[in-house]
Amino acid sequence: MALSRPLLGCIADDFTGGTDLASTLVRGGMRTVQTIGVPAQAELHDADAIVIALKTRTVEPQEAVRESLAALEWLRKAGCKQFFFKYCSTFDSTPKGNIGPVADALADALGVDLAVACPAFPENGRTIYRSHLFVGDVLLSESGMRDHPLTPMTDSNLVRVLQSQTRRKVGAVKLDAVSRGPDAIAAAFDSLRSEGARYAIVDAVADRDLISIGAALSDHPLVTGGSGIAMGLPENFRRAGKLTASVSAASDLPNVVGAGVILSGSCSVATNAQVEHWKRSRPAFRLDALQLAEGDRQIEDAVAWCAERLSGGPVLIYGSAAPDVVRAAQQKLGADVAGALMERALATIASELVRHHGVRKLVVAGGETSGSVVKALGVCALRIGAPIDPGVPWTTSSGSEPLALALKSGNFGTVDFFEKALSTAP
Ligand SMILES: Nc1ncnc2c1ncn2[C@@H]1O[C@H](COP(=O)(O)OP(=O)(O)OP(=O)(O)O)[C@@H](O)[C@H]1O
Ligand SMILES: O=C(O)[C@@H](O)C(=O)CO
Repeated sequence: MALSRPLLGCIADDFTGGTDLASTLVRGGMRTVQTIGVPAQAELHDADAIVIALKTRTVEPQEAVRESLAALEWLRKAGCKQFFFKYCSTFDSTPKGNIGPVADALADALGVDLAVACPAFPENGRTIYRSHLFVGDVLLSESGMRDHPLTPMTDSNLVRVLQSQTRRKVGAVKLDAVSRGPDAIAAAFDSLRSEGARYAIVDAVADRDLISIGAALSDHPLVTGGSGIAMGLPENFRRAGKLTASVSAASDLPNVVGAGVILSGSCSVATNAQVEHWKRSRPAFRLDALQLAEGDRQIEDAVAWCAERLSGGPVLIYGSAAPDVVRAAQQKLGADVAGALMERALATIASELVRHHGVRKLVVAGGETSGSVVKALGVCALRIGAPIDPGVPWTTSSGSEPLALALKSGNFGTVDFFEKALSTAP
């Protein structure tokens, strides 16, 4: 039987962002496969959407563009007709990019005149009003994101942030138009086009706004944003008679047997609270960036420590730390080196535990961290299951002996996320 062609081709700039988007699409009834990097083979088993997860959020802009264009090329060959560039709901980027440069390259390759840029995700507290991004009750620049180890966000005005990363004109669609529904939104896109704008930062404060924006995007070849803006897309395909799978069939996962660990490299406010919550009653091992700079001793100690305890239940290994601790390590080592040391340590520990100590279920906190861990485990593709919390589903790796993986975006999840994840593992 011939494979059905995928409808939506997505490129995510990090791995947790990929699973977040894939989870939204699965909830909308699209059978979704997430691949780790550009797949080696030309086709994948039946899927309505394919999410190619890259690790391009903080690499040099030219490298991010090169990898994103390679992913686009693969998705086009696979038959996708609409494309999605997924970045963080907190617009994580540096003054060099990579949101602007990657979006520019994708828009050029697809001949797109206007693309939306909308990271809103109200279910997780990210709302946009008058182009300003809020995280919960505060502006982005006043949230924990101002202290992010790699992409500190100090400006909440997304028109200004995106404009600093692109030569294309950035305009705005205000909530006034969004709340009037899809036709008013489409009309607002037309007026932006006539003013020469090539990007539209679109306000959204509730799911109903995202559904309306989604409906107005049915003929947009390129959509850019967080996973929230994908909420309205499955319905466009369904209305066109192209989507048939039931929502439940889209999220079935195989059973996985084995020990569980949590690896946390995120230093976000939410993850730090989740780590503290876990430590109150369960075993945890802290990694220190300064000690990791001295050699691999701490990695060996962590593996031995886990091996002794895994038969008693899941354990946590974490680099997650408060902003002052992270700053001290960064001042001594440089932010890139400190981050890379921690990522390498967590990735090495993960692969040792899987290879030699029976670990099959891994909860990983942090996008960059997840990228490093999943690459070290040699995972090529993920099936997406039901959400543990909004934006974080359980997944299983492809192949005959799947691993269960929950890749948690730094800021997502309730305070008891780690416990909840392991008690609902497939
Ligand atoms: N103690 C530490 N000192 C310095 N850097 C650290 C420390 N602990 C973790 N890091 C680094 O901080 C970075 C955190 O980024 P990561 O993307 O993993 O988390 P996040 O940004 O909170 O998650 P997300 O991208 O999903 O929002 C990683 O590069 C990690 O290695
Ligand atoms: O959009 C988000 O916040 C997440 O999916 C993410 O990208 C975190 O890395």
